[in-house]
Amino acid sequence: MSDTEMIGSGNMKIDWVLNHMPVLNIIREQFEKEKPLAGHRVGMALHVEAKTAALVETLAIGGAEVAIAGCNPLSTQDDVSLALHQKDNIQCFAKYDCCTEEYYEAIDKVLDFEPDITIDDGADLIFKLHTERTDLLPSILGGCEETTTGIHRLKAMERDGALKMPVIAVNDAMTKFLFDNRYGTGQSAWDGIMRTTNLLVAGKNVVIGGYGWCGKGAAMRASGLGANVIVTEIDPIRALEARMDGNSVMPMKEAAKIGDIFLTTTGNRDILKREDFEVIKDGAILANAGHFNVEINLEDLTAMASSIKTVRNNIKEYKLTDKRVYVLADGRLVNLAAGDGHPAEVMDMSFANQALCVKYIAENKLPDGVHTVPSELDIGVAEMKLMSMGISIDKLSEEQSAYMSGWECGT
Ligand SMILES: NC(=O)c1ccc[n+]([C@@H]2O[C@H](COP(=O)([O-])OP(=O)(O)OC[C@H]3O[C@@H](n4cnc5c(N)ncnc54)[C@H](O)[C@@H]3O)[C@@H](O)[C@H]2O)c1
Ligand SMILES: N[C@@H](CCSC[C@H]1O[C@@H](n2cnc3c(=O)[nH]cnc32)[C@H](O)[C@@H]1O)C(=O)O
Repeated sequence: MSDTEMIGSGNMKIDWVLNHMPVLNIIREQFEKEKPLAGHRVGMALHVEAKTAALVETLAIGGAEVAIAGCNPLSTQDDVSLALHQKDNIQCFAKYDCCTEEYYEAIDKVLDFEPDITIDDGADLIFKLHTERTDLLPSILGGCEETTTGIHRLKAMERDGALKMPVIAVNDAMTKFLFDNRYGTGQSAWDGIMRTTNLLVAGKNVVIGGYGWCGKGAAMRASGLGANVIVTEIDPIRALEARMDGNSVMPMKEAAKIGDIFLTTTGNRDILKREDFEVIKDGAILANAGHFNVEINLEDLTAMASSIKTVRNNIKEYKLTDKRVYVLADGRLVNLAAGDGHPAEVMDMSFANQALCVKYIAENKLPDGVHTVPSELDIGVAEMKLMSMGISIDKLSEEQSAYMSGWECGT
């Protein structure tokens, strides 16, 4: 494709999702009128695809200058990246299939742009700011973090007294994790697995590693597709929940013997490792929807393999002594590296929170540390979403309000 065709293709993708992101559109209209980000420079590291482009445009419409890098070496869509880079007040440095060096070069370019507000997905920008680029910290007003793992990293920095800027934990907004992590991952991880393998899910033993918000969504949709779902957990409460939702629960070393498709969603490392590969069935398919590329231990698998070859786009075959094991998208997020990411209607809420939190940082001086999304913003996003869906709900009457806040009434 020529550059002109790439830009055309990227812009078509952006227009399509924008038509399905009503809450972000309401915010765009407000930003257009009020220009709340005038004079601000927003530096971002997110998955560069169409819904993210819609967020970037919203921030630019709000008056900001924006520079963006990717947050995963395999999730950038180059046509969208190029289309974004052509737009006023936007620079995009993301590239698909970049090596680690190129990945961090792009992050550095975003920091060279000297942002005063950051948006991260996994905290790579903030990590760099606190290690090699500390000279930039004094001019940072604050940042936003998109995902669970990023928040774990930031809270660990806060515990160690290392976090030197305020960050809003956007992931922890209810209008984010209850929908994005659960319904978004539930749908898009299976979309990625199915379009990549072109295989049937019905009748298979599907093993879901972790029963957090992503795991619940992934298990729910696997069950709907007709799979026999097995969950592995380390948390007794979540294991119980998984069982009572109708799944089997067992340790991975047992699940490894019977699973046909494995999907990790823990945010932890080594969920599938040597001892599991030793007992895993011939033909097993391994995918990750958690984070980075450490949930499936590829070093173990590589060491055990007599050959490794690509057998279809985004599928690598590892030949072990007595079997073949298939890894999707190099163990990186299967929904983004082998698919188009979450549905637009879900990212609508996640990115509405991002846009509103960037505005909040621009308008409020926050102390260093990890902050929750102000509940009025979170509830506001839910109200706008319901309105856009044509759904109205009941209101408490005065009597109900008084009853709910009183203690005098008994049996
Ligand atoms: N693919 C995507 O688009 C997408 C979307 C949202 C979040 N994420 C990422 O997915 C990961 C999970 O996010 P979440 O919001 O579901 O987190 P969560 O904290 O709600 O759930 C993680 C679960 O994994 C379990 N777990 C941890 N170590 C385990 C182990 N060794 N074996 C089995 N279970 C284990 C935890 O007990 C927990 O229940 C994070 O890395 C997050 O950043 C990815
Ligand atoms: N950057 C790390 C961390 C996990 S990304 C997980 C985040 O991706 C976000 N996400 C999922 N789908 C999309 C999408 O289509 N566009 C942009 N972000 C997305 C989602 O909000 C979630 O919190 C990595 O790549 O491994």
